[in-house]
Amino acid sequence: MKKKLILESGEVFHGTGFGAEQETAGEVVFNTGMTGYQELISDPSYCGQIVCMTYPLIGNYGINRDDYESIEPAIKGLIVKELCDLPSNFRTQITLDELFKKKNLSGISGIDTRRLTRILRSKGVTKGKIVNTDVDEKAVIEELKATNFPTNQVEQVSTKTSYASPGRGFKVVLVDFGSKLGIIRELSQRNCDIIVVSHDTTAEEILLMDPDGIMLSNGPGDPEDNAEALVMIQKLLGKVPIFGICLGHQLIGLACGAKTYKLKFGHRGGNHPVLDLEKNKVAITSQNHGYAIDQESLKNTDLVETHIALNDRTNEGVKHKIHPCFSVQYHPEASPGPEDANYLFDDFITLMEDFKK
Ligand SMILES: NC(=O)CC[C@H](N)C(=O)O
Repeated sequence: MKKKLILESGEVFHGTGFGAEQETAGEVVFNTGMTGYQELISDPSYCGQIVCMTYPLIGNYGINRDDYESIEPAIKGLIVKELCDLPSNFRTQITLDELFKKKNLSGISGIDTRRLTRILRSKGVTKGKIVNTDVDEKAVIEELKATNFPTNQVEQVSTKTSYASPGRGFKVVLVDFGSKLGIIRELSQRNCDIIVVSHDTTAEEILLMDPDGIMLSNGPGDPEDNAEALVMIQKLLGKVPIFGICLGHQLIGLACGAKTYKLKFGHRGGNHPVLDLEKNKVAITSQNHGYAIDQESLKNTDLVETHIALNDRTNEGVKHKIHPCFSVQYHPEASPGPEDANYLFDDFITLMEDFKK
């Protein structure tokens, strides 16, 4: 079915719809990954977003049983150049189109994703809507201009009830702000006894579980929309070792008095070089973030910068000067992408070991 993508900034792209037939609107961002579309689609951090894939052929290895990062996708839509509906992969169960139909997700193919990406890079990420070709474009542009992003995206994706992933090692409370399953996999591979709790769990409730460590997960939206979590973090600092990833990293920054800001078009892909300032080594990292910690504001806190992005020198990691607490903006669990930074999970285990001594 013929469809079109309309951007708040007025550009219109014509293409072919796939998946569900309904309209869909959201923040249009781009991801430069060549593979990993199944993990991307199911990463709760993309809640509310329509993702443009810069790699031109998407769907060519299908959808399999294992590579989901959450049970229910939170993505609002997908924009591709060429949709492959004849996947070739021994693990394939269904096609990307079949998944989108099953999950009631809308996509559009046949789009000049290079031109769209150049617009997003020059104008910044923008709201957009995938609609039928007969829809009035001016009305959609006005509607997009009047639309504000929801401020409860973490609440939409966080678990409503606690659940366990048992292990014989350190007890880790994972605060789920929209966690990727890859984080649970990495902690489980290190024998951690994991309890996953909702984003609004209090510090008192967490301390009652007597954890050896706290994992603050990735998640969608503006980090400043999570005031409750900052209070929880401030109360836990110094009492239990803390490791934060992506949104968790930004929340640690805010809890310690730093500021965050919105990047023009964000970092989303699997080839972002990050320099570990302490180890003086570069990791090629998996990234998906639209906000960052303001480096200038770190000067007024007890945090020190530990990692920077080599493409644009923005902050990619901090650690606390006094308390056992560190975090990174990128994704050491990969899923998808390179696993160069996987060592950070071992650093977390060491932090818990040292704290117990
Ligand atoms: N993957 C994440 O945790 C993203 C964090 C935050 N929502 C951002 O866009 O920067």
